[in-house]
Amino acid sequence: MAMLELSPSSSSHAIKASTFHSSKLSYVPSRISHQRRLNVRPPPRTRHAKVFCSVTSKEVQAPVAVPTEDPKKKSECYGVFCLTYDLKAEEETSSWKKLINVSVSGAAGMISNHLLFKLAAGEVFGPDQPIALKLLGSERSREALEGVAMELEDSLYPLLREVSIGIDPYDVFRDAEWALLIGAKPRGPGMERAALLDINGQIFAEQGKALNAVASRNVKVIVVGNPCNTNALICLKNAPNIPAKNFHALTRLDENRAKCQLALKAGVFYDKVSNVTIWGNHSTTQVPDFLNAKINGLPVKEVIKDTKWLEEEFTEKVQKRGGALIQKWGRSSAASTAVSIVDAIKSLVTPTPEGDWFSTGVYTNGNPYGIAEDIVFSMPCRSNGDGDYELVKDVIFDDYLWSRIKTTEAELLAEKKCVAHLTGEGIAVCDLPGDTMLPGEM
Ligand SMILES: NC(=O)C1=CN([C@@H]2O[C@H](COP(=O)(O)OP(=O)(O)OC[C@H]3O[C@@H](n4cnc5c(N)ncnc54)[C@H](OP(=O)(O)O)[C@@H]3O)[C@@H](O)[C@H]2O)C=CC1
Ligand SMILES: O=C([O-])CC(=O)C(=O)O
Repeated sequence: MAMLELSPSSSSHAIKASTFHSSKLSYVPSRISHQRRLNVRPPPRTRHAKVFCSVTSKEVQAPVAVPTEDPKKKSECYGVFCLTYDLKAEEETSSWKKLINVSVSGAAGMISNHLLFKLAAGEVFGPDQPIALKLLGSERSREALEGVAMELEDSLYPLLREVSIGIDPYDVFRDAEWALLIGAKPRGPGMERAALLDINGQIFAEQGKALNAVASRNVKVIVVGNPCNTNALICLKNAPNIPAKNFHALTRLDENRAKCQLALKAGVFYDKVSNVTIWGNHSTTQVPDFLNAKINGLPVKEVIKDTKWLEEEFTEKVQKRGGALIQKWGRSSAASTAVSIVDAIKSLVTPTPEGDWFSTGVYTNGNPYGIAEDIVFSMPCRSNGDGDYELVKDVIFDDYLWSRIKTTEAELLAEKKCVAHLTGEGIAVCDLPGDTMLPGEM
């Protein structure tokens, strides 16, 4: 796989070409300095794009044959992203940060089709942050992944310095600083939730192992593929060398949906709604918290006095918003999910506004609320913008809120028992309390 590493610390702002492999050849590490795009020919746009590199003959040893495992499984740079650049020649890049590696699974799916272009445009990590996108697919999606990479090429994003595609997570997750785990099998008609937990759980167990083996030790992982809380739990249990705190299940879409409904009811624009927590599971048992939420800085209950609406209509609307959308649109939320992934990442890489917080599904060990330990549960968090977060302590509970939290907690504890075989905790026993639904199911 071709690796381009920006080295802003060096005086030349040159790019290093590190060891890389095509399916047959291996080049030793070499340094490129003060070159424009020289000696480069775009590789053919085939499944096994060959790697070309703008280095002089002095800097490259003769290619040596290296044994490869399964060349089909190797991720490879794609098209124009196999070229090398001289950043010194591009003055505007001189203040750029060091390149970061972002791995995305389910990269040929609907959500990714929105998300990848936001990442590449700098909407997520900022206009001075070059990125490498590493796209994970499967045999099913090989051709489609190439199509995605072609669209990324044609978009001419200056910050997008590298795109590689592959089907082996051990390859695609190498050195990942962010892993956005979107790919998962959708629940089909007549499929039991327990079966979905098992099928998708296997995917997340394997991906957890791969992250453990090859990702950055401080990788931040956002699990989107459903059932995302329990998938995130499986993933972190299979990655013991990565802090459990670094794993998130995406509940930001639910938070955004709740803000929209509160704004509509109060007749304000949604930027006036803050402090909204989604507690628990990304399922129809989730709890959108209107007790701690604020509108124009006032408690929601002082602005919306219709408690029945809050407890019944509002809560159910947020819980089932995904299903309502599927009925209209014929498929599950993709664009708004991508937006919420952007929001979730930005909440971790920018300081949280004073007094506010955001929701994310995180590991419960050490939580100050009394929620059961050892599950992934959506809770209110703040960040100082370094990628880490802390749980918010000053929240209040009443009987209504706490009883709802216990229901979603019970569901997650039951889901955990269903996947014991995937978390290293023995034999799975699956007895779910009712067959609760994903937000997208009716
Ligand atoms: N947490 C949240 O807020 C939300 C979560 N979701 C969830 O996100 C996930 C992705 O949604 P979306 O992008 O719309 O879905 P798509 O169906 O468009 O894409 C899903 C991708 O999952 C991959 N996949 C992995 N394993 C399987 C399998 N066994 N069978 C079929 N496909 C598989 C496929 O990629 P490949 O062929 O490359 O493996 C496919 O491209 C779903 O699980 C969905 O429920 C959706 C909305 C909100
Ligand atoms: O159920 C689904 O696949 C879609 C989903 O999570 C949502 O819309 O919140």
